Amino acid sequence: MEWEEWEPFYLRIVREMGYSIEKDREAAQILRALLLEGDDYILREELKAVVGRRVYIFGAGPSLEEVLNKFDFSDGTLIAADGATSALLEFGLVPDIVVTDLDGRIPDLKIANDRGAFMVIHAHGDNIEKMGIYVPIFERILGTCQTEPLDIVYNFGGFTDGDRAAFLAEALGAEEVVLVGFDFGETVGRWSKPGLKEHSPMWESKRKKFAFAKELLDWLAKNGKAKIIQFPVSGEGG
Ligand SMILES: Nc1ncnc2c1ncn2[C@@H]1O[C@H](COP(=O)(O)OP(=O)(O)OP(=O)(O)O)[C@@H](O)[C@H]1O
Ligand SMILES: Nc1nc2c(c(=O)[nH]1)N=C(CO)CN2
Ligand SMILES: [Mg+2]
Repeated sequence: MEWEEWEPFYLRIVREMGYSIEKDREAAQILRALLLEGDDYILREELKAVVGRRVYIFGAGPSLEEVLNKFDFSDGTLIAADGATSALLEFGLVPDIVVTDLDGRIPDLKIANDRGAFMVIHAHGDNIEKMGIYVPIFERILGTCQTEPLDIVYNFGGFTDGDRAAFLAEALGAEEVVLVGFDFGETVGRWSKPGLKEHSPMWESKRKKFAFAKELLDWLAKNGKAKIIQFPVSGEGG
């Protein structure tokens, strides 16, 4: 998704969610500075080499557990949306890429990174403090933002970690993007927030986030090159 396509979505998101564009911009600059300081950042070409023809993106919906129990995902690139990293690790899988705004369980994100996962860390106005603390502990980081892209801080489009991962996969050449654990129902999966002990009823800000995420994924299915597939496809997985 080009900036011109993303900007109208972003302006609606900012208005609806009450975010500050200035703070989002500041966050992008801060991430850039942290990446340069740490000297452990990567460029899109390096991540493109990791992305195969088929990509599985794992969201943190409640269905994830059953699906991870039943199916094998060894024929594609594995991308975990933030909290879903914890579920994958529980099932002995290490994602190839983690897409995060640093509100998943940090120790699990770190384990995934230590075991080889590339980190796609997103800068926004509400994670500036977390970036300062946690960006330095990770390796092999690609930076993203939701305002105008900077040289080493990319904007491929997308809002929540899950739909943003799908836009990343599309931009890096995936032909098939399979969404796993993207329930978007009335229940938020227990992996979604470090404080959640169990699957939890939807709260208002999350409902708004999910509405944008769904709209963006519909946009991608219509306008992107990659085929977007919801898993399990009907008939599979009961
Ligand atoms: N029912 C669901 N519960 C949780 N995540 C879901 C669900 N359905 C789809 N997802 C996708 O899985 C992703 C999991 O990411 P996660 O919940 O850890 O963080 P997030 O996008 O940063 O949201 P927040 O900022 O509210 O924490 C979401 O971004 C969303 O796109
Ligand atoms: N300013 C701001 N931007 C975001 C936020 C957030 O909480 N604040 N959460 C996101 C992931 O869901 C993506 N972008
Ligand atoms: Mg997150």
